Formats: sequence, C-alpha cells, structure tokens
Amino acid sequence: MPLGDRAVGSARATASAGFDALVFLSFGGPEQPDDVRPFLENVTRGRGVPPERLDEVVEHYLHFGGVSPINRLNLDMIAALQAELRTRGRDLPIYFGNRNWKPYLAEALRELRDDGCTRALVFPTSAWGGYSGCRQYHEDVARALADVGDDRLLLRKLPQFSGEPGFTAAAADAVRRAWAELGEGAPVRLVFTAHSIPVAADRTAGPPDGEGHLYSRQVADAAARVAAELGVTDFDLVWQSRSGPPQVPWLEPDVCDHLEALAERGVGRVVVCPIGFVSDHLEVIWDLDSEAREVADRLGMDYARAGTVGTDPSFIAMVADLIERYADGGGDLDALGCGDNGTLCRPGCCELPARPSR
Ligand SMILES: CC1=C(CCC(=O)O)c2cc3nc(cc4[nH]c(cc5[nH]c(cc1n2)c(C)c5CCC(=O)O)c(CCC(=O)O)c4C)C(CCC(=O)O)=C3C
Ligand SMILES: [Fe+2]
Repeated sequence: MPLGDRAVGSARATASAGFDALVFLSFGGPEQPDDVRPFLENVTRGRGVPPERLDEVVEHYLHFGGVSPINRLNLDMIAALQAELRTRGRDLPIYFGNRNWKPYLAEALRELRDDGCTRALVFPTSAWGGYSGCRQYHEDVARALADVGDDRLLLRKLPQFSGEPGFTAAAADAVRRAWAELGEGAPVRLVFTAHSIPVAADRTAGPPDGEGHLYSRQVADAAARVAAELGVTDFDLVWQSRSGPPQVPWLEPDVCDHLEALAERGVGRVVVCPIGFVSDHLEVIWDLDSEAREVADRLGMDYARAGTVGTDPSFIAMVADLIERYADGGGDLDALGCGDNGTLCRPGCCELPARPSR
C-alpha cells in the first residue's frame, strides 16, 4: 500500500480493520449410522490408529444411534452466543463449520463469502495449545481457504482460552452442582480429566523455543484454578480416550485406572470434571458416563460427573468478551493460538511429532 494511503487517517484504518462475521469452528461428528465410518476415517487419516481401536469407537457411536451430540450442542452454544452478542449491540453473523464432518469449514466460508462478508474471526471449540487442540485448527483454516480459493477472505483465529477466568468459573459452577448431587457425607475426591495425547505430542506442544508440554501445563493450570475457586487443595488430573497403538506412550494415568487406584486408597466418593472439553459430546458421555461410571459402580464408589461449560452464561460471556476484544481489529495478535489465514501463532509451533513405526 502506498504511504500516502496509509496517512489518510487512523479512523479509516481502524474501521477497515473490523470483522464482519464469526466462524464457530469445531470438531464435527456423525449425524447417522452411515456417517460413522467415514467420519472416523477423516479423524484418523494418517494417524496410525489401529483398526481394532476404530472398531471399538464405531460401537461407541452406534450405541447412541450413530449420532454424536456434538453438532446439536454446538448449535446451542451458537444460539446462546448470538443472543449474548446481540444484547451487547454486536450483531455479528455466526457461521458454523467443522474439521471432520458436515457442515465442513469450507462450506461455512463459501456461505459467508456469498453473504458479502470478507473478514471473519474464528472461534475454535478447543481451549488448548498443542497439535490437536490448536495447530490442527490453523491447518483446517488454511485448507478450507485453499478449497474456497478466494483471496479476499481474512480469517483470524482467536487465541487459546484456557486461561480465561470465565472458563474456569463456569467449570467450578459445574463441579459445585455435581458435588451437590452426591450430598453430604464422606469426603469427595475431585478428579479432572482431559483428552490424552501422545507423550511426544505433548513434548512438542507450544512454541519451539519454549519448554514444550504446553497442553498438559494448560490443563494442569486450568484444573488448579478451578480447584482454587472451590477451596480444594488436593485433587487429581487424569486423562481419557487414548487411542493409537498400545506401544506408543500417551499421557497417563487413564481415568478408569485412576478410579481403581483411588478405591485401593479407600476413597469412596468422586466428582469427575471433564475440564478438557467444552461440551458433553461423545467422548464425555461414553468414556465418562458409561465406562468410568461402570468402573466406579463396580468399585462401590459414589460417582458424579460434572457438566461441561457449554452454554453456561459465564462461559458464553467469556467467549463474547474474547470476540469483542478482537472484533474491531484490536486484541493481542501475539497471544498463543492467534493467527491469520492458518498461519501458525509461532513458526514451528505445536509440531506434530513423527509417528513411531509399529
Ligand atoms: C486434544 C484433543 C481434543 C480436545 C481439543 C478439541 O476439542 O479439539 C479432542 C477432542 C475431540 N475428539 C473427538 C473425537 C475423536 N478423537 C479421536 C482421536 C484423537 N483425539 C486426539 C486429541 C484430542 N481430541 C488425538 C491425539 C487423537 C488420535 C488421532 C489423532 O492424532 O488425531 C477420534 C478417533 C478415534 C479414537 O481413537 O478415539 C475421535 C472419534 C471429539 C468429538 C466427539 C464427538 O463425536 O462427539 C472431540 C471434541
Ligand atoms: Fe479426539
């Protein structure tokens, strides 16, 4: 741009830096039994997930009629967010797009472009850094843009939000409700859980000049902040839903193994808080409400699962705050996870480690 144009005035520069749409970017999930296999193939392409594991996961989805709750839950969040933005006088249109299933991100981009929008903020439904939680969403944006092939589009991904007080406040409220379900009685052990990832992927999570382990550090920080809000000093952090070949190490302990260990130590009551996920999607309702609950029942433990933040007003307000911080072109563009058109927040950030051969 010629210097003369730049000197026209900051007012114009600010106005032109504003955003005219929001893209709500999520994981996606099947809507009917026939979707399950192709969906899982999308998720695991090139990832070395053993076929036996996929067969098991197919069964989990079929147990719920081949329908993941994730799309409906995302639409609920979108409705709540739209309402919140409206009450703030910010009527940004919201477009819904996914990584692994319909509606795909590229469809959302075509739709917003056809509606005359060119500059969109992207809210990803992951709070975390790391390859799966952050970098892969940048890759989704880059791939969808290449697919749509319209170089007028600007997509700015919002940063990782695991450190936002509204996120942990909403999770703390959900733990309080789960506690209330158990009622008075013996002490209750508080157990946080998040999606396991390969140990090697955790090691490379974060900027390459940092200490790595960004994902597990963020999860541990968020858990500690929720516990602090509840006045709990002694709690556990465990992992769930591991896949991949058994000889590849993933973050441990697994939630079910941990319940066994707690029972051996005489713990009789637990609240499990799925801090790693924003909605009650399949990995929550299967792995925690079916598998882990069954283990707890067998061990004679009282078990309550805290809700996810979902449409909790303090979580939705946090998302709206985040959007407003960036909507007029402001906000910290160096914040971890923030990037334009699929550009990584740091070069080499959250590298996907080479997969060990079987
Ligand atoms: C860190 C993380 C998040 C949290 C951040 C975020 O929210 O993005 C997350 C979320 C989710 N994971 C989900 C589902 C699945 N994840 C899988 C596989 C994997 N997840 C991984 C990591 C994560 N996953 C990894 C390292 C793999 C191995 C394959 C690979 O390297 O990519 C598989 C394949 C089968 C299996 O092996 O389990 C499925 C079906 C659903 C949707 C559930 C629904 O349908 O309701 C959601 C929200
Ligand atoms: Fe996953």
